[in-house]
Amino acid sequence: MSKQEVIICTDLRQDLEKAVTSHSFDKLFVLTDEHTREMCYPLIASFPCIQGAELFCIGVEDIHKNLETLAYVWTQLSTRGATRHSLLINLGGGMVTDLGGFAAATFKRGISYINIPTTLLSMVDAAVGGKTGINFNGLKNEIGAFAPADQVLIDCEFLRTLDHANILSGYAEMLKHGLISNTTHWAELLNFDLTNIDYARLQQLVGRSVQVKEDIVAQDPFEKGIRKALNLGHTIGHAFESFALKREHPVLHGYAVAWGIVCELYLSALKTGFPKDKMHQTLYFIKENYGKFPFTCNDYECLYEYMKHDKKNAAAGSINFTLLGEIGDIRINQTASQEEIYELLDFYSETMG
Ligand SMILES: NC(=O)c1ccc[n+]([C@@H]2O[C@H](COP(=O)([O-])OP(=O)(O)OC[C@H]3O[C@@H](n4cnc5c(N)ncnc54)[C@H](O)[C@@H]3O)[C@@H](O)[C@H]2O)c1
Ligand SMILES: O=C(O)C(=O)C[C@@H](O)[C@H](O)[C@H](O)COP(=O)(O)O
Ligand SMILES: [Zn+2]
Repeated sequence: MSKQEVIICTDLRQDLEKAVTSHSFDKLFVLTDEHTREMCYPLIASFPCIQGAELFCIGVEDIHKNLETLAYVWTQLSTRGATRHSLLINLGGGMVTDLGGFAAATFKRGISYINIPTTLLSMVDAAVGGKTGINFNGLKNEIGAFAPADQVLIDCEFLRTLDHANILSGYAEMLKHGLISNTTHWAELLNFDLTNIDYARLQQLVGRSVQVKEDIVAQDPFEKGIRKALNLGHTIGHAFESFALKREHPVLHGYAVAWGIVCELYLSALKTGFPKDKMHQTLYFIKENYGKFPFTCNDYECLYEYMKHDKKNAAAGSINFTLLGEIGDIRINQTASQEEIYELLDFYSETMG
């Protein structure tokens, strides 16, 4: 996989100018969603390096991370004269960077692109590491490709217009990075004041968090082994997310991951000796900030069916988890029986209720 440059911006105008001019391209395109066109594009609109760029816009949030929107992006590129030598800038959250990245990866078999993530989640996670794609057939990220942006420009100034729920959503992926890295980072995340955000301090935490992801992706870009660590909380989290989407009450990705982390830490305590005190500390933080995902025991079977579609699964019928023996002690390729999975759903309902 080609190398990706992650830039923590000190001067967005200069950093973007440098990134854009490092490409030789015939046409420049900027993809936004309806919110980022209004709230984020004005921050870059006057930059000389993007004058003359073709701007196009898609609907917001995961409900639009689908084939129809992807076809719209392909159509726009095609009818507005993009060639294999055109350059795309994705300006938005994970929905825009996932879908725009996949559009770039597939248009004329691949054009170059730059990500400018504008949500906390996309800064620390989605825009980095080359996973692109769309939801399909009711399943999360069912279709996609590994295709990294050439550059990712991170500037926390964009976060000033982001709502609190989306700050929390991104923070869940940061918490995941804390759990898979070290106790110091995990503890500083649990102690950060999310009700009165200090953006300068947040920028430092973002820098450390994205480094955790970069280090893992560098070792295993195609998720054959250790990259599965980045999927902690996602076997159950994606099942919650797909289930909520089907019920037409979508939940933010990071919330689903936070609730998935609760379940998978319980499984870690049960199967790989994760310390119960650290499980309870994390669980308390999640319960306080994210509340609870509503389901009953009548939904267990449906949730279990969703887990069967997880991309980490090695064989039909066996469900793959990333668990922890301790903070930073990653145990990939763990499995659990249907009984154990139902037990952890019981635990979730009892403790989070
Ligand atoms: N590729 C990966 O490695 C990876 C990692 C994590 C998550 N994801 C995917 O990312 C998606 C979620 O991304 P997300 O959480 O960024 O959600 P999102 O892109 O849907 O953005 C959330 C909302 O915030 C708005 N928004 C974006 N930037 C804003 C800003 N600066 N100010 C105000 N509003 C703004 C958006 O328009 C949207 O309404 C999911 O589809 C998830 O599966 C991918
Ligand atoms: O980058 C990765 O690898 C991740 O697993 C990061 C996750 O936070 C992200 O949600 C990813 O899109 C999940 O991928 P999937 O392969 O489980 O669909
Ligand atoms: Zn995720």
